[in-house]
Amino acid sequence: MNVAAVRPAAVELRGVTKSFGDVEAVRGVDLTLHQGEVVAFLGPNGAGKTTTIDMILGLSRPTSGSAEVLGLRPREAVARGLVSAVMQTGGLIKDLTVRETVAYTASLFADTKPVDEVLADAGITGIANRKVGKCSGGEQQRLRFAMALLPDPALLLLDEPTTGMDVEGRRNFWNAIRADAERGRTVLFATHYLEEADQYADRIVLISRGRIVADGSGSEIRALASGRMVRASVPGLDGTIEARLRSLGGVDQLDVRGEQVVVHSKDSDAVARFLLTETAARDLEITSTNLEDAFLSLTGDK
Ligand SMILES: Nc1ncnc2c1ncn2[C@@H]1O[C@H](COP(=O)(O)OP(=O)(O)OP(=O)(O)O)[C@@H](O)[C@H]1O
Repeated sequence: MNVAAVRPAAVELRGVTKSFGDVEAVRGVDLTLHQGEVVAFLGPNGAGKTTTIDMILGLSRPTSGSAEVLGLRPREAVARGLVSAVMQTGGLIKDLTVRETVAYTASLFADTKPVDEVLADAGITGIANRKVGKCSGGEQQRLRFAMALLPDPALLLLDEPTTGMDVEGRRNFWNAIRADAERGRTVLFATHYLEEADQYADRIVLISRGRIVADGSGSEIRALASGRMVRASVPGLDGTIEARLRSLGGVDQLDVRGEQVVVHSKDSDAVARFLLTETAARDLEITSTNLEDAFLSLTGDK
């Protein structure tokens, strides 16, 4: 039996849009997250990540379309302690210790996991007696993570949780999140960083200008934008040469400026062979696309 078929999706967005006046922040997002997935919501500034996460958290409502969390309306899922969030900033009292902060938060809920257990799960038992004001940015984020674990949520949302952390802070933070997710929690995190998404998520949902432009594993996303750029000067470049370049197998993008041509192709050899043998091309250069290029070409910023 297919287990996914009988359990409600952790998140189900159907045709979701969200406008603020004439700004269309989210433009028709369909997204299903299955229980137990660790998913990165990757996109440049202003892509619509926070707006979407706010709707999953029930903090705002879609202008059109529907959002469900574990088969419930988002607010109901949050009220039942099924969802919690680690936000980027806000709300910590510097003079309390780490343990006092978690214990205080726990006292606000009717029923929570034991304080020591969430401290251990967030990897901050060793700093439990440290004042919050003395904790690094990374330690403070792990503290927020511990607080979010108190209701033992099925779904954890993180909005750019590692902004401003150094490399080691990031690594410790993600190790704690990954170790916890191994036990079956669904995690959705927003990030600007392709490397972070690639390293820590099972699945990457790439959003740009309010639309999902790619969805898959890190290697699938890279493959979508894989290939090489071939640049050359082509004296006598005309419509016929352009049309022949476009018709070569593997060519997915062609930019022409005067005599300069830049071709993006999965088969750069075929492009180079054609240019060098059938046109007057010179100064030919072949470069490979890296992760950053892949991201930029998929989000349309390049
Ligand atoms: N309350 C609001 N009123 C007006 N416009 C808004 C509001 N909230 C978001 N927007 C706009 O909606 C678009 C998407 O913003 P959003 O914060 O969701 O993007 P993001 O992907 O989270 O970006 P970032 O990575 O910079 O946080 C942006 O153009 C933003 O300016």
